[in-house]
Amino acid sequence: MGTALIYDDEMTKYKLLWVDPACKIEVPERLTVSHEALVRTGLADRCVSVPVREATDAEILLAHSEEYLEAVKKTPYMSLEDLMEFTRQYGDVYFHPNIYHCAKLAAGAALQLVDSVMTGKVRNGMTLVRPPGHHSMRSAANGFCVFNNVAIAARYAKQKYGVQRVLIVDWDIHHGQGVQYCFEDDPSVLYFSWHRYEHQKFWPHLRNSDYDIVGKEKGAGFNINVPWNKVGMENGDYLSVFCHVLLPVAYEFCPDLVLVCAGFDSAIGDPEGEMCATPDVFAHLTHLLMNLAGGKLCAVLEGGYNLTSLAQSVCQTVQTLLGDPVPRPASLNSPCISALESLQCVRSAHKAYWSCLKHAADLPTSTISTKRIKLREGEETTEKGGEEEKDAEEKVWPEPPKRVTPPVCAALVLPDDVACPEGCERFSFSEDLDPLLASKLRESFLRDADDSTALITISSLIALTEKMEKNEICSGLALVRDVTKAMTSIVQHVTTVLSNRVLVVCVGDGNVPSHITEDRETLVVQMGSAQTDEQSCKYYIRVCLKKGCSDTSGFVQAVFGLLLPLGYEYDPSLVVLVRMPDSGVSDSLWQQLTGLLQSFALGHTLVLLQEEEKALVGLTASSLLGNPAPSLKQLQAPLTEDVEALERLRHRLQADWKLLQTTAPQTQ
Ligand SMILES: NCCCNCCCCCC(O)(O)C(F)(F)F
Ligand SMILES: [Zn+2]
Repeated sequence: MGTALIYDDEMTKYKLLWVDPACKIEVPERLTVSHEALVRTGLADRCVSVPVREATDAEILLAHSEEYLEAVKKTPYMSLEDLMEFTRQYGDVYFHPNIYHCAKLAAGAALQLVDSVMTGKVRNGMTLVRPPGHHSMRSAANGFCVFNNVAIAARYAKQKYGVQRVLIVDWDIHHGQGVQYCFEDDPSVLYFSWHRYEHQKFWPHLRNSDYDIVGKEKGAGFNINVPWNKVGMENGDYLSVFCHVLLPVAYEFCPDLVLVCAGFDSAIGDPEGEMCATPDVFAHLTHLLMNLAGGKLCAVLEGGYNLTSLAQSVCQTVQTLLGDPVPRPASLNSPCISALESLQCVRSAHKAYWSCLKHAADLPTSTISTKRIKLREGEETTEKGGEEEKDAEEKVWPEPPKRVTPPVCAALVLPDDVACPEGCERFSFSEDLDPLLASKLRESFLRDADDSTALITISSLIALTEKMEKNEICSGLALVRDVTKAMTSIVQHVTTVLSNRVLVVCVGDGNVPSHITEDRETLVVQMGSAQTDEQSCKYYIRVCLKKGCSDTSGFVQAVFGLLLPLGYEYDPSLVVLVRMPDSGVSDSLWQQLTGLLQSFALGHTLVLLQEEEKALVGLTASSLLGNPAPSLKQLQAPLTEDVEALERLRHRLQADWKLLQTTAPQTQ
C-alpha cells in the first residue's frame, strides 16, 4: 500500500493584508516551497495523490462552537477594516477574505487523509495545509490557526470509523494548546507535545504547557507536555525524548491511529524555534512511529518558517512514509542538562499513569539549568545558547544525505527447499569461492571441513555483507544450522575485513563467543532470561528478563529504554539480528523489533534464524520489506524486578552511553 499526498494550491491564496510583526512569517510560500521540493525530488510522483475537499459545518463543529463557526463564516464579506477589527479579538492570527475557504480545505484535507488511511486505500500519508490548526480552540482562532485540523480529524476518525484510541504526536515547536484543551479529559486520545517554553517566557506563555499538566479526570495521564526550557536543542535531545517518554507510553497505549501535528519550526534555522535539530531527524521521528497502529499514520502540516529547512524536513518525512531507508543519525550529542531535566520531570509527572514509567526517578530536587551554575574559571557553558548564537536565519547545516534505495531490498540465503517470499531475492554465493577465504572459513568455523553446505552458507553470508556495504542490497536474512557460528563469522569478517561497526542483537539465551565482544568494533546486546554472574560491560550488554523474551512488556521496555538509545549512539554500519533457539519471543514482537532496528545502518539489517524456524521467514521478510509490523496488544505492567534490573543496568552504563540518561545530574 502506498503513501497519500494531499495538497491544493488554493490554500496559498490568502496572506497578511496589513502590518503585524507577529504574523508576517506565515506566508503562502511555506506551502509552495514544500510542494515544489516534493515534486523536484520525485517524491510527489511516488505518492498517491488525493484531492482536498471542504470540511462540512458538521465536521468543523466536532471541535468548534456554532457561534465561532458562524462568526468566521462572515469574514469573506468583510472590509479590510472589519477584518482587522475581527482579528483583534484573537491572538497572533490574521484573517483574510479567502481564509475561511482555505481553513475549510485544510480541515477537509486532514479528513481526506484519514479516509484514505482508514479505508486502506493507502498505508499512510501527509497533507500540506495552511492555515495550520493546533492552536485554534473551540471558540477562538489563535497562532495563525482558524480550525483545529488535527482535533477535527481525531474526532472524525472515532465517529466514522469507531477508532478506539488515537495518538496525536505534535512535534511542532509550539504547544498545541488547542488540541490539549480539546482532549484533556478524554482517555481515548493521547496528546504528546514538545515545545519551546523557557519557563513560560516563550509564546503562548501558558502555565498549561508545562510538564505537570497531565490531563484531567478520566483523561489524566493522556496529555504529555515536554517543555524545552532552552533553545538549541539537537537531534540527541529529540531522540532521547522519543525513546524514554513517547515510544514506551505509545506502545503501552497501543493506538489504532496515529496523527502527527507535523510542524517543522522545530528544525534548525527556524526563527521561531531557534533549535538545532537537522531535517533528517524527522526521518527518524517518522520511522519510529510507523510500526504503531499497523502503520496507519497521518501527518498534517502545522508550522515551519525557514523555507529551506521546512522543505528539507517535509521531504525527509514523506520519503520515510514511502519506506525508503532512513539516513544514519549524524554523530549525536548527549542530551543537554536542560533536556535531561525536562525528561526527568515529564517521566516523574507521568509515573502514576503509565506502568512503563512506574519506576522513573522523582522530580529533580532543584532544576539546575535555571540557576546560574558557578562555573570554574574559563569553563565555557556546556549548556546550549550560552555562547553568542548566530541568528536562526543565518544558521547553516549540511543538506540531508541522498537516501538511495538499493536495487535489492531483501536478499535471502535459504535452503533450496524453502520458498523465497514475494518481493525478496534468493541469494546464494556459489561462484568459485576465493580459496584463501574458503580455507580460512574452514579452519576457523567449520569443524568437518567437507561440510560444503555450511561453507556455501557462510560464504554467502560474507558475500551478502559485502553487497550491503556497497549498498547493492538493503537487508538480508539467512536460515543457518548454527546461528552463533554464523554470527561469529559475519562479525569477524565485517569488523576485520570491512572494519565497520556492527551492532549484534541476540534475542534469547545462548552463549555469545566472548572474543567478538572484545574488539570494540562490535556492540552486542543480548536479551534473555538467564541470570548470569557475567557482568555487562560497555560492548557486551545482557538484559535479563525474569520471564525471558516471552514477556512482551519487559522486552519493549528494554528495546526503548536501552537498545534504541544504544543503537543511536553507537551508529553501526550493520545490524545483525540473531534469533537464538527457543527465544520465546512472539511473532509480532519479533516483527516490531525487525522494523525498529532499521532505524540504523541505512536499514542494513542481517537476520539470522535457525533453519528449524523456517516458518518465520515470511513474516520476518515482510518487516524487512518495510511493511508495518502488526500492533502489539495493550501492554500490561512489566515485572518490577525486570524494570529495577533495567534501571540498574542503565545507571551503570550511562557513564559510557550518554543516550541512556533519563535524569539530570544531581546537584550536590
Ligand atoms: N515571533 C513572532 C511571534 C509569533 N507568535 C505566534 C506563533 C504561532 C505559531 C504557529 C504554529 O507554528 O505553531 C502553527 F503550527 F500553528 F503554525
Ligand atoms: Zn509552530
